[in-house]
Amino acid sequence: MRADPRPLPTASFGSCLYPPVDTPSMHIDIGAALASAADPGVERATLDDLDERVAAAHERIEQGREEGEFGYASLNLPEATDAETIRDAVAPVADAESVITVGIGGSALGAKTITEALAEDPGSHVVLDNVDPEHVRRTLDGLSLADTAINVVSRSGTTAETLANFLVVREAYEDRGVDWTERIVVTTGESGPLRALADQHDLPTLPVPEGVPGRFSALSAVGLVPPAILGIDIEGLLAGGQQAADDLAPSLYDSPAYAYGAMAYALEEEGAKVNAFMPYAERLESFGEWFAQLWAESLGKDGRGQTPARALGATDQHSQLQLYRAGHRDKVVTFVRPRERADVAIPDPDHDDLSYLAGTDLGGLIDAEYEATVASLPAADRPALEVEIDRLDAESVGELLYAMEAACVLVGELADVETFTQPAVEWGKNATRALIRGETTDETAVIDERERLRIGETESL
Ligand SMILES: O=P(O)(O)OC[C@H]1O[C@](O)(CO)[C@@H](O)[C@@H]1O
Repeated sequence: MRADPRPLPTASFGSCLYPPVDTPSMHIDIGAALASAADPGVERATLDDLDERVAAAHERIEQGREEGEFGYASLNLPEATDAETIRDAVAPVADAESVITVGIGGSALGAKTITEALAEDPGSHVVLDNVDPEHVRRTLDGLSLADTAINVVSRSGTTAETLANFLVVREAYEDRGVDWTERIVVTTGESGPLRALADQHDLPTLPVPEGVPGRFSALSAVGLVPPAILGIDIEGLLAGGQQAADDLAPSLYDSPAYAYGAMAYALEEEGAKVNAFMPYAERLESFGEWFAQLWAESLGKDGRGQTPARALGATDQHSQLQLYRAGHRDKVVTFVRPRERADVAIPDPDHDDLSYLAGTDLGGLIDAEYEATVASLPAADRPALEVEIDRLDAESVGELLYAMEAACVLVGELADVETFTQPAVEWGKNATRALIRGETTDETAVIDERERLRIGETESL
């Protein structure tokens, strides 16, 4: 493994330009988002004032955790999740070479993030979290179903996409003569059609965690069944999450999660309405997708909330970076990277123009690109936040997931929004069901009006 490309900053927060907020394995650098470095930026005095509100928010969060309140209970998962119960439930399918997850949103993205980051073969976990017929058909055609475990997840047990995909997957197993009841684990709530189906066929089931919205449930059975089947260290994931939980403190200067959350909130207050999430690791691309749901569905309330833009380093240096450096002053870029990289040497080039690559390796190149791109934001007077973990291992991924969840909960407290509900998604669900059933509802009336306007039957508005 390569040595750490940059020695850890040792100065205390008060004395260095780039104030680090560190734990043994997670490092948040907020210096490039201070007003002295960027616009929008956060004045140090603003941050100090905000720290008093962080202390109050932390007290509220801790109270909610202690009382197991809906939503706040999410931050108890590292202790509440029993890894052995999950391992027992997956034992009948532990020999599977692949896992197909049928779920959507928080019922799929946690597991997808963890297996992409940590599975020996990330391709061993396929996720059906959309009802695109071509994609579903191609995915099933590409699998040896006899060697594939089915992981069906739905907190409500009623989500149309998940139930529809499950019925298609079940038929595919039947058509190929594979007993699907022997290859399945179901994670769902106490009621609903999925629970009824599991009971009818006496399927191995796991409960969804009480009081935890789907997007906060990665460190529970919802996110840990495919990792357990694929031999990933789920105990390490939970230990990492617990490390981040232990690092929550009444000051943003002492807690990486709260440092990130407080800065994201303060930057939104200063006009950064977009949070471009740019991990510098292919195995963290899905982490960006997971973060997007967490941030958007939790904080997009009451006319506010940062838009999570999904990016990937170094690739998006050749696309979106133009906008981040020279577009509207309405963004903060969140950089994420593992400090340790695999060793892949770059062979000596045989062209003088490429001599700069001689003697380096791909890890050195992506780290140089990371350092250059991070610095390029304040160089263009734009804010950047850095989240670094030591390496891509179970503990660090668990810590990263938990820290972003805690940061999100903190932002919700500071913004005074309903962090743990998502009422705005219901209109589309109701409209879809009514369209499929051929019913006339308020939603379908809107759809019909759009159709009439589209074909010119009525005066345009
Ligand atoms: O786990 P369920 O109930 O199928 O819901 C899946 C996803 O749909 C949502 O409820 C939004 O419709 C998300 O919050 C959730 O993660």
